[in-house]
Amino acid sequence: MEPSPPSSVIIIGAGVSGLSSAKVLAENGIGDLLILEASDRIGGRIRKEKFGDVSVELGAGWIAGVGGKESNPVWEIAVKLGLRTCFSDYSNARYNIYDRSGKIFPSGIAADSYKKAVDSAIQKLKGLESNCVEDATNRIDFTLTPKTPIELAIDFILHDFEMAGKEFLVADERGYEYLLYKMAEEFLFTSEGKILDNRLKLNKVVRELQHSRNGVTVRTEDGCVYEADYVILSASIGVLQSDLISFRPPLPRWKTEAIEKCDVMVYTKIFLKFPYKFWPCGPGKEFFIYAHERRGYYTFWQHMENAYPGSNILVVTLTNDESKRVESQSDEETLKEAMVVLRDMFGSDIPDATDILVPRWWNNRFQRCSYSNYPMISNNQVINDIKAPVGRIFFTGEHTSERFNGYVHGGHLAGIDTSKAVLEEMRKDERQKGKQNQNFLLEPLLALTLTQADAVSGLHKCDVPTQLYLSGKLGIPEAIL
Ligand SMILES: Cc1cc2nc3c(=O)[nH]c(=O)nc-3n(C[C@H](O)[C@H](O)[C@H](O)COP(=O)(O)OP(=O)(O)OC[C@H]3O[C@@H](n4cnc5c(N)ncnc54)[C@H](O)[C@@H]3O)c2cc1C
Repeated sequence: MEPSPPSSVIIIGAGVSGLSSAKVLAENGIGDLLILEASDRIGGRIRKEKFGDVSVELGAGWIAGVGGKESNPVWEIAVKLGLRTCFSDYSNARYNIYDRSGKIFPSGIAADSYKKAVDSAIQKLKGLESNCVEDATNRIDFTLTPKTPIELAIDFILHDFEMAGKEFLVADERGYEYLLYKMAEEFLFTSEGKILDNRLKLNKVVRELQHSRNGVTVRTEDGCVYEADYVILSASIGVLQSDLISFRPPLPRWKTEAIEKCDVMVYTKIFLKFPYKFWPCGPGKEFFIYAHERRGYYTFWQHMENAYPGSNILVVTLTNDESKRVESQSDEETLKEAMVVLRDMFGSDIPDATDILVPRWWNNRFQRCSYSNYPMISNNQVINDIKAPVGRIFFTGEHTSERFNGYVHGGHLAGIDTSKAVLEEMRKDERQKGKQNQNFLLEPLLALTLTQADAVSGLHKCDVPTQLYLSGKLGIPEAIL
């Protein structure tokens, strides 16, 4: 297949990090960029879908870390665009813990279990901080290890959920992804809400990156070949750990080792639609917990009445092994399991769900995870290595954000940082080329006025650095030297 004209930069992936990278490049005059996206849409892990009569967020749902010391740029964009959001108050969830017979645990027991889980987490952290496994093990007070269903449930909430600062749930029919369309609109040609710019190519699955000191050749699954001076790769850490993209020459060992060291988190929100609501609503009731002897078994629930009143939708969140298990079975089986759990909590006469939606992030070969999960106390070297460019290939995405990995704003900020680094490299290239061109311009002038032998001696007189001859950059035949 005919190669396309070369681009200055190819961005692989049109999620938040890829699009924010592309936007910064475009704002800095890089017009000949190209975005290659494997799926048939932009947004990546920000994705809405119609369920019942409303839009639900299969991927990122919350704008996190709002109201902290630093402002969250994604929150600022959301406010500017008038995205509808609801504050999520998780603080009461621990007082809505149901046992398998539908009784709510008394608040005293819940508070004790919560305190125990927090103490255990602090103890683990101290052990890790001391950076000594033996010491960490010696310090562990095994009476704090979660054992009972309520302890397991609280341990799950504390460890498998990242709740950072104030969180606002996006509850807007246009979806969280509306932010990305608006971002794209600022630098890509759009009409009637559709992106029509041929610098964005959808359904282009990148399978190979061949790189050298002069540039990168990108090959896609459909046999297309694209050339660029630089590549920004925004595929998730799960994709980097898979064999979807191969590198020629292969990535160095320090890079592949760092990629392998990063844990991936699978996080699955299962949506269930009911003919009417049978769960308590009102202040402090949005989140509720199911305590089961199997950790993480349909533990964390949310009703969507605050986001979409009258929608009659419940959401239950599963993670890691439970997510993978549910992804591999039919939705009917999952629905049956969820109904048993709900009947445990609310009695046998509740109605069956009329619809279910189970996203499959783990089995999506363009994701292979929900987000990166660095250990709480982690050596910055791993993240620095994951982020570091290899030749002309630059890495971006939420997993390259030192401070906000796992979050949409982490992806957004990472995209900006990466494109700034690429722009810096391009400037260096330009300066280098500028020097070469100056020397090149001298050549015809000299040819007109001097013989070649004179030219050499003349150049020596002009004091052109000798290494330029030696590298052949003046175009003077080596024989003369
Ligand atoms: C279920 C779930 C819940 C979440 N909840 C929240 C939340 O509440 N708040 C929050 O802030 N964050 C949340 N996150 C995390 C957030 O969604 C991500 O951090 C962020 O969207 C990642 O953006 P990104 O650009 O780094 O990656 P992505 O969005 O994954 O973008 C990468 C793009 O690259 C494409 N791609 C991959 N491989 C190739 C290839 N070979 N060729 C071409 N293209 C390729 C992919 O299709 C994708 O579009 C959640 C994520 C999930 C999945």
